[in-house]
Amino acid sequence: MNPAGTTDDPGTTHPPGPPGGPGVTVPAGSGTGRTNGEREETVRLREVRRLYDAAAGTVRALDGVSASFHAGTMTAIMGPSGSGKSTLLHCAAGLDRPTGGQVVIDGVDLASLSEHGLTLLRRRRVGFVFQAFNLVSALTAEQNVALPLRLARRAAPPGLVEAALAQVGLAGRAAHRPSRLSGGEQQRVAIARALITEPAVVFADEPTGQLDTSASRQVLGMLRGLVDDHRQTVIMVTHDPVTASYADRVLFLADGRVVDEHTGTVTAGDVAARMAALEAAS
Ligand SMILES: Nc1ncnc2c1ncn2[C@@H]1O[C@H](COP(=O)(O)OP(=O)(O)OP(=O)(O)O)[C@@H](O)[C@H]1O
Repeated sequence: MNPAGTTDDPGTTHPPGPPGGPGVTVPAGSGTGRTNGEREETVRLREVRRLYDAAAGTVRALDGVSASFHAGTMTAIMGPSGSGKSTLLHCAAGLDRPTGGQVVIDGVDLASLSEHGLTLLRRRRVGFVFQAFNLVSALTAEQNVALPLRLARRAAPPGLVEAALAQVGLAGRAAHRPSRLSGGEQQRVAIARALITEPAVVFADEPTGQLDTSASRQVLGMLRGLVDDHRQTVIMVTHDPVTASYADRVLFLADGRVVDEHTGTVTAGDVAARMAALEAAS
């Protein structure tokens, strides 16, 4: 067992994506867009705390979390219910402001940003993939993928949206609305949408929570491809040990703290055993 948050070696071993599954080629110049070595830090948390005032007293949702996330790595965040996973994701992604400590994304200390600045940073440097896909039902797949560019008031270079859809294996579905796509296809549209702004980091919240085994493998294989082939940084919250086994590193939370970390060869069995122990103790 490693001390909380002190080891950030991502390791390199993980299950392969699905054989022959569609890979994702990030548009040219995407990913972190930087080339200064193997250990480039995309997200850093230092002693992050998030307290909530509740009727029964103060809740320490995050109680001093420190961790680094590097380009070309996928990290899974696991822990019992109420351990702080969602709070960690929200604080790390700039969706929520911590009570104390520091969050740095792509070299920018989030505490230095106004609300507007934070919104702009999220739009430009952060991608999101949610359990519920969060596609706009009235928009086609193509329009959903283009949405972040529209929000950022950026014109889509000709062919970019089409290429992004092709890269997630959905070239023929550009004109379909979400209701005409399977869950796996909707999640692949969401991945294309997350990547269209060439973010520094992609946060995924239970990305396979609504998918069957086959669609889950395909989506995880794509996220893995982003990390391995394009040095993307992926940070995902999951309850599922098999999903976590696609990561290079698993951080285990309990009571708002990182209490363990698995790196290198991460097997679903190891993750499940660690989770069972944490749940028994919680
Ligand atoms: N807005 C809030 N007000 C008060 N307490 C909160 C609030 N949001 C979260 N909490 C508390 O903070 C702690 C961490 O919550 P969080 O949702 O981050 O846990 P989690 O690990 O994501 O849980 P789950 O796996 O059940 O989704 C819990 O005790 C929760 O009740």
